[in-house]
Amino acid sequence: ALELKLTPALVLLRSTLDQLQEKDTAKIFTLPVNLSEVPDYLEFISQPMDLSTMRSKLEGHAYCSIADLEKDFDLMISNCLKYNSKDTMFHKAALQLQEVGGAILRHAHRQSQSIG
Ligand SMILES: CCOC(=O)c1ccc2c(c1)NC(=O)[C@@H](C)N2
Repeated sequence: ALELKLTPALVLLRSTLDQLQEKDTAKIFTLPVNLSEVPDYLEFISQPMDLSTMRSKLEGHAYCSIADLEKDFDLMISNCLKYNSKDTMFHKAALQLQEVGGAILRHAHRQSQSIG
């Protein structure tokens, strides 16, 4: 039935997001960038993204596929690479998460193809 088919997809999306969150060991992607701490952030970044926002979107059924989740993950990473210069911890952490996150997403995408 449809509800049975939907559930594994949500389970896979949640476990993928959990795996991505686990790799954010510095916890710099956990919450939206604090605009009072970083007042010029929106002058450079038009669409902020973070893991808590992705979690809310996931539970709100905003993601229909791993590809949808990957789009927001890529946005979150590219925002960080754009705003923070190369010599910062933030920029370096984003490059690292981009690499390990890419492998997590590739594996999740393969799994989703076996759900059908
Ligand atoms: C309490 C001060 O926090 C920050 O300045 C800060 C905290 C977290 C951040 C960030 C800045 N910048 C970023 O690009 C994303 C990835 N994370």
